[in-house]
Amino acid sequence: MSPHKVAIIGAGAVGSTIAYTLVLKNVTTEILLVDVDQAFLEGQVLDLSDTASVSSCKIKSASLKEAGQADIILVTAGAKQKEGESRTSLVGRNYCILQSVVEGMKPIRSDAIMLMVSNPVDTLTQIAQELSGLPMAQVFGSGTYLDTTRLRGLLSHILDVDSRSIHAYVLGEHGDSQFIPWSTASIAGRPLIDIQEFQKMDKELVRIKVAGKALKIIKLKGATHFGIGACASDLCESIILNKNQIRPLSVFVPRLGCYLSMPAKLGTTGIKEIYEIPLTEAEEELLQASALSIMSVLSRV
Ligand SMILES: NC(=O)C1=CN([C@@H]2O[C@H](COP(=O)(O)OP(=O)(O)OC[C@H]3O[C@@H](n4cnc5c(N)ncnc54)[C@H](O)[C@@H]3O)[C@@H](O)[C@H]2O)C=CC1
Ligand SMILES: CC(=O)C(=O)O
Repeated sequence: MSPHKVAIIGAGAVGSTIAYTLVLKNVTTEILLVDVDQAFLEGQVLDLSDTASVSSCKIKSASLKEAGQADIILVTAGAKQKEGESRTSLVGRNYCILQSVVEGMKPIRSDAIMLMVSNPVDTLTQIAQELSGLPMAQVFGSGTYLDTTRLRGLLSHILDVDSRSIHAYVLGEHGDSQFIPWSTASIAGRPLIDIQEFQKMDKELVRIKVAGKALKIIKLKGATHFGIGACASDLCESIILNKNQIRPLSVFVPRLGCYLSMPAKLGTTGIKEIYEIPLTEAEEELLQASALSIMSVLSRV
């Protein structure tokens, strides 16, 4: 394998789970972990280094400057939601953290790929792109990839089909204004709207369960981290192995003027193409409303 460095800023629940998943995948040669809490960081690095028996990936603590020279930079640093709190309420605190992280990494390698995870992810991705000066194709957020995984998992249970064989997306904001374009969902080329079990399904209940899953987990255990660990490490693998996978990611959509989730092709150079799904008029309205909601958060910072 050619040498590949992945830097993870923020070694908390999300950052360490992404690191652990990447170590087990064995797709990168080195992981650099960065955190403001040096003792905690040392503990996380020591603990993660005990995975050496199953992986040749080396794990080290690093400075922001070193992280700025990695092939892929993931940002997971920042405050997380408390029970009942929305992602957008984190924007002020996480904007300040992001600003210090990006400044600390400068000069950032001009071909680095920056993957944003901290919330509110759409707003912070736009800010990260502006602050870093990296091209838009190289800065994107995990967006509604996790929500889409949640949707497919729920549909798999209801329709009794493996979730990876269900083509359905959650689009828009990774937040309250996200929506499901049901008209585009399919299994083996058959639109879901033509399938009897789907017609009987309570679609509003599915939407509420998908959009509310993060807060349900936070209420029960304080944080979500396994799902995003799987999603973010899959995205790193797609970049490192130039897999050209299509994933719903927070990307800049010029006609909407902001970052939000759309299916996008991901490879070594970052976002290679955005695939705008053909939407019904009602779905297009939901997309526009989601863009407005993201832009109103952006205008608060
Ligand atoms: N996009 C998504 O799908 C998801 C996003 N998240 C978001 O990820 C973020 C992190 O969540 P957790 O890991 O659970 O929180 P956490 O509290 O466990 O970890 C955050 C870490 O960031 C570190 N940190 C704070 N300021 C820093 C700075 N200036 N430089 C470097 N490190 C710094 C803290 O010391 C801490 O270790 C939150 O914003 C959360 O909402 C969480 C799950 C899914
Ligand atoms: C916390 C968060 O954004 C999620 O689990 O979806």
